[in-house]
Amino acid sequence: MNKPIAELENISAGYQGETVLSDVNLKIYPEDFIGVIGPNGGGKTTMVKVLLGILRPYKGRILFPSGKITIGYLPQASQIDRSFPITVEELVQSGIKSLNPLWPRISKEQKKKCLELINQTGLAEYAKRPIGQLSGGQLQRAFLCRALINEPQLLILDEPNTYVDKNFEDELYKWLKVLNGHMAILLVSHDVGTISSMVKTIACVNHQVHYHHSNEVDEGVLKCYNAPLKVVTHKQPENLIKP
Ligand SMILES: Nc1ncnc2c1ncn2[C@@H]1O[C@H](COP(=O)(O)OP(=O)(O)OP(=O)(O)O)[C@@H](O)[C@H]1O
Repeated sequence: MNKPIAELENISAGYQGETVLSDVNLKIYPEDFIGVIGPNGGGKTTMVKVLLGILRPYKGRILFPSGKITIGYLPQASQIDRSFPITVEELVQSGIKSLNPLWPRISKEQKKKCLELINQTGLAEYAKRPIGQLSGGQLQRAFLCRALINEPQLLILDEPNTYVDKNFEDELYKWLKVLNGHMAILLVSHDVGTISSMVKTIACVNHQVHYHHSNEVDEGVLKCYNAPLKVVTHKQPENLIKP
């Protein structure tokens, strides 16, 4: 097996001294497609923030055993400031990691790549519009382009389907499958049914992390979720676990 590209080791984290995550361990491998589920307030976004280095844990280590990696991040819609005066094209370009923030010179190639992504997500006609004029789903698409601009080794998507319509959602999931051919994906979602048919493995975050190496919503996941949840199975009916 390959080495993990990112690892959370005995992480405890939270805010203002309150603990949200307690003793969390998670290894992410290059070919992983992990669905992260869990009840509201369970700590999914907090775990993502720790992985991204935005939130410093109280305890534990974040490791990158294969060396430094590029992470692409699509934040949860509620965390996006729509009033920021920036166009769609500028938003996507702002994700280019080699840019010098004091003197951001964007090459022709980089501009082309940004526009390709914008076209691919159906936003061509909105490229020059301020992000404040986009619908919720269009804004999520724009942030998806930004997350992908550096061809990351790890793509983290926090609830990417909050606003997008069914057509784009289907397209997005197909696209993610292709992307997973060359990047690891961590997908946070409440849509347990869809997620379990999409991802390779499921991690349930409820202050602790229950991680098992399959995409079945089994008894362990149900216990971790601690809320009514329909069992999703891809096995033969005789293996189905009753809720
Ligand atoms: N900046 C913050 N300051 C203080 N508390 C916070 C902050 N951000 C999150 N929390 C608290 O941490 C807990 C976990 O929040 P988090 O956003 O990680 O949960 P989640 O599992 O992503 O939830 P949801 O499913 O609702 O998106 C919640 O109780 C929340 O109120």
